[in-house]
Amino acid sequence: MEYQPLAIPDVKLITPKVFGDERGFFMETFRQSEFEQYCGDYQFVQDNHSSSRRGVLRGLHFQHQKPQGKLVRATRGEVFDVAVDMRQSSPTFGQWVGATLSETNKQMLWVPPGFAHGFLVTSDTAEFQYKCTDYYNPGDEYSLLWNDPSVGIEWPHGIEPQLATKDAKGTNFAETPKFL
Ligand SMILES: Cc1cn([C@H]2C[C@H](O)[C@@H](COP(=O)(O)OP(=O)(O)O[C@H]3O[C@@H](C)C(=O)[C@@H](O)[C@H]3O)O2)c(=O)[nH]c1=O
Repeated sequence: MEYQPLAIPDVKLITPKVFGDERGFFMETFRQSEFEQYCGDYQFVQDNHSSSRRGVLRGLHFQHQKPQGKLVRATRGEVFDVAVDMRQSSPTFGQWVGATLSETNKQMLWVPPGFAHGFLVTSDTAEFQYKCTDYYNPGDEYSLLWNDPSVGIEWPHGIEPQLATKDAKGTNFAETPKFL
């Protein structure tokens, strides 16, 4: 697997080695020793799987008391995946990075604790699977507004985002809790 730091270097784009043959393909999707070397010493405690139609935008979510690191990928279809740095002490505080993750490129994104995370589905449907470093705690969840101009995320054009009510009512960056 290749681990490529993005413009926010703590966020890594991970490209697996895919072994294709007449039966199909094989790839490793997680290897603890490598992950530790390139991303840090984290333990994953929860795996999630969601399915969404084209145009669905989930996010941008994070937990504040028990922040979750997330190792994410699209196992069907395609998404544009985004991480926003909410760590005040970070040189990239308030900045965002995005990557296209798809069934075809099989790439994964490592989003460390301290980031707001979300994705927009750009294919007819997308299945999204991810590992988390802490347990889901709904009382601790925040939603950063997807289109806050002060963050300025460049979402793919030509798709009208469909949001859950809680995400449509997300807070602007200035009003959203931050990490030290
Ligand atoms: C996230 C989550 C949800 N749920 C339940 C609560 C709710 O009834 C239902 C749907 O939850 P949500 O609307 O929060 O699902 P969703 O909008 O897909 O939430 C996810 O969005 C992406 C962008 C992330 O980064 C994730 O961490 C997570 O916040 O599933 C769990 O039981 N466990 C979980 O870990």
